[in-house]
Amino acid sequence: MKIYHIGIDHGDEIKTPITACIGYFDGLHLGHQKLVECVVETAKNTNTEPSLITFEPDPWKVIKHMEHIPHITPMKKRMQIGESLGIKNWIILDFTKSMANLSVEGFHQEVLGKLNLHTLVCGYDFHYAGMGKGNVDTLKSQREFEVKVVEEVDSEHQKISSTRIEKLLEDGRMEKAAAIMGRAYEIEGHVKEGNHIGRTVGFPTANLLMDDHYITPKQGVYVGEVLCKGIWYPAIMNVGHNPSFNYQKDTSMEAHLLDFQDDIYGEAVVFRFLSFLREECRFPGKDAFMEQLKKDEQTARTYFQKRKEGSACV
Ligand SMILES: Cc1cc2nc3c(=O)[nH]c(=O)nc-3n(C[C@H](O)[C@H](O)[C@H](O)COP(=O)(O)O)c2cc1C
Ligand SMILES: Nc1ncnc2c1ncn2[C@@H]1O[C@H](COP(=O)(O)OP(=O)(O)OP(=O)(O)O)[C@@H](O)[C@H]1O
Repeated sequence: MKIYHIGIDHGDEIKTPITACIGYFDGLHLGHQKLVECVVETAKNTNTEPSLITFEPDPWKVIKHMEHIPHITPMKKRMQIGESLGIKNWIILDFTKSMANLSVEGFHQEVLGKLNLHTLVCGYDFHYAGMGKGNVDTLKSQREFEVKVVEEVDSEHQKISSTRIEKLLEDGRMEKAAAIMGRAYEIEGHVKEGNHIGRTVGFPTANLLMDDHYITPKQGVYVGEVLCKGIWYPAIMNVGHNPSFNYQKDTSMEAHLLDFQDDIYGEAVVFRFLSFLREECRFPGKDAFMEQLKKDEQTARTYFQKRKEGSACV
């Protein structure tokens, strides 16, 4: 996949005509995937290159001066998913105040006009240009390129959106989030040193140092999987502050990998959150904590057994 950076007064040249969808695409969920499908099909029929146009930094950073905005999928991950869906050109618009304030005509000329667009694919509610004045109608009124509009993709009579998925993750509803994203929620990072308390109670844990700013799932304990050195291991994971005997001011994420003994400090890992098990609680001592973790482990084993058998999960 080729990556292009284009701004108002600079940018790579796109030599071959493209069919592209446009948006931020956090999560690249089933709604977004419908746009990508339309791009791939249209590109095939028009002999153009299937492309995706997005923005960096996150427009909220520029418009609302927000720092460290958490996302469902960082740009790198979005690119990998986009490529797997058939996108050949990933076009990053360098989003600045000037770009944010362009008039509709200005956005057509200064931005879209530079992209060698044959067809632009957008969702029914796409907005652009200063004050969000540009929409599907203003796009259709120009004559430089074709426009295709994708109708609302919903689930349970509600639009599938990045905002909805964020809320589901923050409520611990991982199965529902996965159903409308098209994949389970994952966070990438590296294993950092913890306080080595876990191993003293028979539950060594891999403490996650996130590689990026991700949406923090609801605090509590989860059944999940951890990717390490190319293998997915079943795991039980905790998101919280470890109030019992190892209090952490910032939210910590750690995983106990089942049937796994290796030292993995410093390793690149992916935490995959499958199902919320219970709230994080304060235990009176290590024995009570151990008892609960044994139960969590058993619940997780049952979950994976049922999954293997193809029956409903916990
Ligand atoms: C599956 C799992 C569940 C956990 N549940 C709790 C909990 O309910 N309450 C709590 O205070 N800490 C909980 N923890 C965090 C432990 O307190 C923490 O793993 C322990 O202090 C070891 O930390 P260390 O790896 O930094 O040494 C849990 C950890 C795991 C892996
Ligand atoms: N459920 C959906 N059905 C059809 N089009 C969608 C859907 N969700 C997003 N789109 C379209 O995908 C493009 C990218 O959308 P955007 O990145 O704003 O995602 P979003 O999920 O709507 O995000 P947010 O929740 O932040 O509004 C836009 O053209 C938008 O109209």
